[in-house]
Amino acid sequence: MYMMVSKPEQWVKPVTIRGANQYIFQLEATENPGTLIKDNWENGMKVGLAIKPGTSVQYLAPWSNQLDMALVMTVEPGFGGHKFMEDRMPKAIEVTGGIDPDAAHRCAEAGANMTVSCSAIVRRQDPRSVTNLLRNVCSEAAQKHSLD
Ligand SMILES: O=C(CO)[C@H](O)[C@H](O)COP(=O)(O)O
Repeated sequence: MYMMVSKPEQWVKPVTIRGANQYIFQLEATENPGTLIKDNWENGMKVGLAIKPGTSVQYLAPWSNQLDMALVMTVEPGFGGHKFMEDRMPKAIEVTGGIDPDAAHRCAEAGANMTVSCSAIVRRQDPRSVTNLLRNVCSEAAQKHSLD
């Protein structure tokens, strides 16, 4: 689960009960990331920290040895469907925001190893085929990246 919400503390239990096995929350949305990371561990979840486009990756450093994932937003927070911000690419690890198959390909080639897509899937007539396409372009780019 990528929780682009305020007060991420209040959703750990509800999503655990519903079967989530990972919890990614916004660093900017909590005053106490360490407590929230621990809370997720205690609920058996993998933990990810997400940052807005303008937040330096240095802010992830204090938590890096406690994280399973780090996510860089490639849109400003808000609603889905915004344009992918290519200039965030140098930060790419895990990305979200405007990730269609073309953006996914570019992110994977830049070294991202996980992507989160919403609009590219739910706004299509055939979500299954675009999901498969996203999987294929990511795995091809990741394979190429690992051979370089
Ligand atoms: O959290 C968000 C914006 O705050 C987006 O909903 C999330 O990044 C998915 O974006 P998209 O619809 O572009 O795939």
